[in-house]
Amino acid sequence: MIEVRGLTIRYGRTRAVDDLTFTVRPGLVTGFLGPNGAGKSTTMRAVLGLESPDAGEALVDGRAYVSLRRPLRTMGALLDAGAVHGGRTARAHLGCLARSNGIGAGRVTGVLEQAGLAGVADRRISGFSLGMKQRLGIAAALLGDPPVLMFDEPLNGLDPEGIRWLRDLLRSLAGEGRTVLLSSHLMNEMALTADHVVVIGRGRLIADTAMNTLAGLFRGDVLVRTSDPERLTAVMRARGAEVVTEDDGALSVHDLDAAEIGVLALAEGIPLAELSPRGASLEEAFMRLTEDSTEYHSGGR
Ligand SMILES: Nc1ncnc2c1ncn2[C@@H]1O[C@H](COP(=O)(O)OP(=O)(O)OP(=O)(O)O)[C@@H](O)[C@H]1O
Repeated sequence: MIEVRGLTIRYGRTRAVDDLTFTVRPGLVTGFLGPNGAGKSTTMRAVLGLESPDAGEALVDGRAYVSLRRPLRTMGALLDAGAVHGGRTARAHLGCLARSNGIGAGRVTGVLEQAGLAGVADRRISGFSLGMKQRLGIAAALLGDPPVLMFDEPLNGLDPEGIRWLRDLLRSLAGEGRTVLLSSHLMNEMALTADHVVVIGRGRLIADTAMNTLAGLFRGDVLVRTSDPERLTAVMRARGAEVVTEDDGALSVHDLDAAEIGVLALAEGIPLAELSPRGASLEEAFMRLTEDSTEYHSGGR
């Protein structure tokens, strides 16, 4: 379990993390989401004891990470896949980590295989692609067979096969009862991988909820096609609907449901060619949840 309690971290006048509290539970994959600069990496560094909080604490299985005697056996983490010694081979790198944590050499071969790196185990890391470095970082995190795993943007640089491999791995690790936390910008992938989501913006908690309920927090729209879009738009707006005309001429309608639109169109004698309720995607839910807390807007605001 990872517990973040009242965590506050300031850089000068910036509150990178602001009184943040959440718990990452075992047996689930928890997605950590937030716009650029929201404070995800800073929070994860604090969990690893790489930041000194101005207030609050971050605990791994009830203890500060730095106080763990064999940390790799309690939590495996990948923060920055590029931060490895390029001159070593993958096997030597993992061997070094294993020795310093009292882990047997046999485990090195095991995690190399698990990460799909057995064929390149004796090559220097400097020649690795970003995706291979991500796999190596994940192999290192798995080395101590830890009950808690935490990955910052582990999907970066992975090809579709790699993304699928990681999704299956994370789900099976959670299925074994481990605690799994990962951040990612890839919303569709997160929707497929995570059971639970913690969303932050400007260092503050915005949502801590089951993945299934996140998209459900927001009503989707209704897609309407008609031969008389101008009149139908006017009628729906008069009833308080928000109507946007899409590129192909279809109408995207909020604040009226499909049945209400059908009744209105019938009463006005306006023919309908399509009337389809659409659920909000995770991406839409995320954008709406975080629209007030994005630090970097496109358009340079
Ligand atoms: N070493 C630092 N010195 C000063 N400010 C920092 C430092 N590290 C982070 N920040 C600031 O703290 C805030 C949170 O940054 P952080 O990297 O934790 O966000 P993030 O959610 O991981 O973002 P991204 O998705 O872009 O990686 C940002 O405003 C960032 O500019």
